[in-house]
Amino acid sequence: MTPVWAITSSSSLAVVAQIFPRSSSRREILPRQPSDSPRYFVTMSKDSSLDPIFHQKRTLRSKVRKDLKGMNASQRSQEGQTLIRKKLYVPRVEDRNSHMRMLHISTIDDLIPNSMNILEPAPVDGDGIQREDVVQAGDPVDLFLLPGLAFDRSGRRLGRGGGYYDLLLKKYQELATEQKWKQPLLVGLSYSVQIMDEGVIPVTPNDVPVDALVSPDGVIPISLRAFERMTE
Ligand SMILES: Nc1nc2c(c(=O)[nH]1)N(C=O)[C@@H](CNc1ccc(C(=O)N[C@@H](CCC(=O)O)C(=O)O)cc1)CN2
Ligand SMILES: Nc1ncnc2c1ncn2[C@@H]1O[C@H](COP(=O)(O)OP(=O)(O)OP(=O)(O)O)[C@@H](O)[C@H]1O
Repeated sequence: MTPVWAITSSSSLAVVAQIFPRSSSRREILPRQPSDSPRYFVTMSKDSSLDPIFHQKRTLRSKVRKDLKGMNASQRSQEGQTLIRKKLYVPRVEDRNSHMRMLHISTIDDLIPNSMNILEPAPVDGDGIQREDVVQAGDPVDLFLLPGLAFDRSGRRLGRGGGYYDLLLKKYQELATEQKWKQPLLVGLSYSVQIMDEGVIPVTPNDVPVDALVSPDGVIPISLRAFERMTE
């Protein structure tokens, strides 16, 4: 399970969706969904004067469903972005040499399971167009949400040992410096048992520290930038 997001600026809302492999892990992690609960039906005395309204509703549903089906992928992408005013990039592992890209997606349906059943963006979209790589984006990324096996309150991060995130973040930070952009905020997502005491997580010069942690107990700002961003 590797939920990760990068969101570019041009955004006013931080809407993110956690992306899980299509496996039972989704069930283990997510709270009970409404569909898990027994359904209760409320019976009402039927007021036939409302029938025309229900009929109108049904007609409208059919029309909207048809219109939605008629939208092509680029129209959905364009309008979707306007709606949430976000650009969302999701990682795609390219090889076994720590090479991972983050590609733009418009909807969760742009993700397909890889050989390990991890959801990733296909390199091309539904219209056969190459997805935008985050390093080619014209706008700076505001925020990276990062997975990790463990973190500490000084920002140390223990990944899964692939070096994928460290390499990607290093490249992105270099790009931001070159472009004179504000550096993205790096935020680790962590359950409480994943937060270690100081001195427990070993680090190398390649390890990129996080600016803040989001845990069930709340947000833990670590760097000065994180404090500044939280009070902006
Ligand atoms: N989007 C996405 N995320 C993904 C994957 C993927 O395919 N797609 N991965 C798909 O794999 C992983 C990529 N990361 C990896 C991390 C570690 C190793 C690895 O071989 N680790 C060694 C060393 C561990 C250690 O030193 O403790 C190992 O497990 O033997 C491989 C891939 C996790 N995240
Ligand atoms: N910037 C980098 N350039 C080249 N190799 C790197 C870089 N960062 C990490 N690596 C290599 O990747 C391997 C795994 O490193 P490390 O154990 O720090 O990964 P990790 O932080 O657990 O993984 P990840 O970054 O995917 O979460 C090591 O061999 C390390 O040298």
